[in-house]
Amino acid sequence: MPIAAATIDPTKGPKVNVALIQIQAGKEGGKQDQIKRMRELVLQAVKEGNDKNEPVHLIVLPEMWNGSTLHDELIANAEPVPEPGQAPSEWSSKSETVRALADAAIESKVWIIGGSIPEQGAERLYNTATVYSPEGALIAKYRKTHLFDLCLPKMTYKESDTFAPGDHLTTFDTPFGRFGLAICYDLRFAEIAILASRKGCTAVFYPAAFNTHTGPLHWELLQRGRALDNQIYVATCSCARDETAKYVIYGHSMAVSPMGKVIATAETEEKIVYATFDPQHIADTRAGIPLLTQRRFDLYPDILAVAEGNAQ
Ligand SMILES: NC(=O)CCC(=O)C(=O)O
Repeated sequence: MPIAAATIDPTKGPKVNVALIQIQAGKEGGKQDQIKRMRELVLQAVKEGNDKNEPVHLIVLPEMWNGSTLHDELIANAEPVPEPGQAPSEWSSKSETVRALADAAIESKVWIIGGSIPEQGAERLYNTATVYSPEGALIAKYRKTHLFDLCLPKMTYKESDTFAPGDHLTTFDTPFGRFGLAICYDLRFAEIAILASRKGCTAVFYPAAFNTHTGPLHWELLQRGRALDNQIYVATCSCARDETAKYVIYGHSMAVSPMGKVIATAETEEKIVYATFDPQHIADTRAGIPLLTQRRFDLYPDILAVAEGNAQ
């Protein structure tokens, strides 16, 4: 069945300046130091944007930035994550990272995608990303839906030993457009970006912590593919690399244009990456290469039915 046409138009509206904060995670000071450093980097991004006369509208943090990716530390760092719309006065006193992100949004007067943190759910833990308005309201929450269970000759990782998967996808609306939100390994599942683009998103953001085995071949390729196929912006925000860690994170936070061009990127060290999303560029890309209107939904059967052997 065709996906409903977008009600929000990503080819119109203001340009959006984003800052991707490639923070170093997993340091000895633990969660408290990470929260402190997060605030410093958020304020630095806002200041640098203002100094360049390109005020930052939206700041992004990486996956699991408030501690390390070690199983025991993920469990120790887990905290309750409130539901969007819940008043801050009702948030648990244990939700310290959530509260710090909301405070950082208020102090810096920008939108913040708070990367992901370990969420203590009612029965299980989740890998959960959150979004805050400049007023500190929790606008959206996304629990990673595809868990990173990889078994390669040189590396194995089983995220499902720690977390349960989420059960729905997330987009959120701002005064400067609609955006998709997913986490790291989710980037490998093209459907998320396809749906986000059909729902009128300007970009999909992926807080991430990719690994150094698959990163060199897949990281940039996946992002450019997602952007090019859907003629949207794609941005990833990774933690910085620590070569001494048990799980070495790839780094290379990146923003990619609707034409599939890398418009901004980092290397492996702690860094803030700046990029501007221009609705006119989405419009020009779609006018020149009319993928969205040429799509032949009449030829694409129900994928689930095919996978289950019930259609050709
Ligand atoms: N944290 C993750 O989901 C890592 C994904 C990854 O490294 C991959 O190769 O996929």
